[in-house]
Amino acid sequence: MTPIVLSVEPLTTEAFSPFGDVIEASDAARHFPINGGNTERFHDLMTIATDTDGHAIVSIFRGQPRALPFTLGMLERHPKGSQAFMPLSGRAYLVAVAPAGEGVTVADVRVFLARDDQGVNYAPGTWHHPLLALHAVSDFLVIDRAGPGGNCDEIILQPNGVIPA
Ligand SMILES: NC(=O)N[C@@H](O)C(=O)O
Ligand code: NI
Repeated sequence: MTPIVLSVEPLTTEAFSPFGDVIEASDAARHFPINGGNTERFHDLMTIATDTDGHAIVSIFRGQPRALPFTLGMLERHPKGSQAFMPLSGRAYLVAVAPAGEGVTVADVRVFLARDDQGVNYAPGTWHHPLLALHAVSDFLVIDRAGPGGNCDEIILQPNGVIPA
């Protein structure tokens, strides 16, 4: 089957809202001075969700860069918890997502280009492709769920999607 060429959109809070949160120190976020004015707090930027048996953990993912054009052949989801990625290496990266639910196809996929100062937090069940680092090996702070039971469903995309160079 002929792969579908996917368009890449800039990441914004509004555009990403069906899939989760965008983590960025923007004027749109609630922010206020603390520490006697030395520091600005950008407050409560995302919702960390886990099921009652699980708990939130913090990890660092060191991603190898993906070559473009990139074939998007699968998606995954984490039904028991959210998953957040915050870039640590000062590089942009790609985020490929589709709405939670069943019967997802490549037609439901949206691809975003995230700036090096933007993180994303996938809501539980949001379909997404595993980390899509660009240009060089890149580190990301990751906040997600650990606990009993499986928490990663995968689907194959037929036809595939292609993220162009
Ligand atoms: N497997 C794993 O922890 N990583 C994926 O969930 C991912 O979204 O990169
Ligand atoms: Ni994931």
